[in-house]
Amino acid sequence: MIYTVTLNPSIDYFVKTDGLNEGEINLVNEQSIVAGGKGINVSKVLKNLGVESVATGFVGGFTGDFVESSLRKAEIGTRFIRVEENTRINIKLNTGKETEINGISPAIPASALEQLEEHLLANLETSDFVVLAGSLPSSLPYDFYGQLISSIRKKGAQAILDSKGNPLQQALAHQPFLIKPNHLELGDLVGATIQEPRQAAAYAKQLVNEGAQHVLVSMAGAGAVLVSKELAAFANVPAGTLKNSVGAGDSVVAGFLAHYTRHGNVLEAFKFGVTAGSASAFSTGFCNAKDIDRYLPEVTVNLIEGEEG
Ligand SMILES: Nc1ncnc2c1ncn2[C@@H]1O[C@H](COP(=O)(O)OP(=O)(O)OP(=O)(O)O)[C@@H](O)[C@H]1O
Ligand SMILES: O=P(O)(O)OC[C@@]1(O)O[C@H](CO)[C@@H](O)[C@@H]1O
Repeated sequence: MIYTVTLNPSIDYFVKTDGLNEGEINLVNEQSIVAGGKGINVSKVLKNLGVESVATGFVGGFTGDFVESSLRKAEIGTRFIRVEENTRINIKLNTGKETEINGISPAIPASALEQLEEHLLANLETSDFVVLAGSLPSSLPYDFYGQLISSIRKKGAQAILDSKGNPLQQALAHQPFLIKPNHLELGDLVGATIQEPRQAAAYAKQLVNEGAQHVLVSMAGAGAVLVSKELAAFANVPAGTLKNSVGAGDSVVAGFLAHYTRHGNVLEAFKFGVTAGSASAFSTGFCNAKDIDRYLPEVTVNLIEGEEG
């Protein structure tokens, strides 16, 4: 089974306006209100690709009710822990440029943390993958992802982490199966400005040396890099018009995992993941299998170092 853990979910309020005039009334042309958060998005894309998952994390208040019920409506398995304060609301404003205003996370009591760990670990099997994705609610210790990954690995299961900064740095030593920073997040971590794929590969190698099994660095329209102990590879992205980048990174993770759990080949999963990211970036919602099939022939993976196999 695949479990996705979203410690800090959201309602994403997508709005489209002709522009933004500060200090004035701005009218919305288009809007949509959806359950969000990185792990939840991974579950949604997995569902689109015919792969079952169980979404877990913390939800609270009327906003949390909405998140849980919309996942149920989408027939995605849920096992959320309830907290008292409201799940946050994140505004995704598209004026031609994309602007995000992310809300304040609810407080997470220690009892809820324990409950989450218990529920997650109780039924974990060695063939399971756990996707840990997104920010930590501000009341959680920064090493919480590291702690969770350590417990997941003790159960013999694999963890995938999409996070940044200290929580990511701290988690590396626990040997996550895959991490997916974008080039800016990788740059922050290693204290460098990353402009091109070979540079990204060199810095990603440092994270492999620190414990990550595979590092997938997405570079938006400039392609992506995958680095493991034995190899480094580059994938280009297909041509298309960017419609909405929110959740494109989550689609990369979902695409990678959907392919890897079916076929077990890291480089092919890399190619499929990057294509899924672009297919989502080129649509207003998330990609499905047909979208990916359409763009897959445009994506090529080339080794920068090492041998396939
Ligand atoms: N301009 C683009 N053209 C083609 N593909 C793109 C473009 N922008 C993003 N993508 C796709 O989306 C993936 C993720 O984008 P990015 O590197 O910005 O990661 P991210 O910052 O994690 O994404 P997100 O915007 O979801 O937070 C890329 O690997 C690529 O597949
Ligand atoms: O604040 P975080 O947890 O880092 O990111 C949250 C978020 O921006 O990420 C998703 C897109 O990747 C959105 O659904 C959600 O609003």
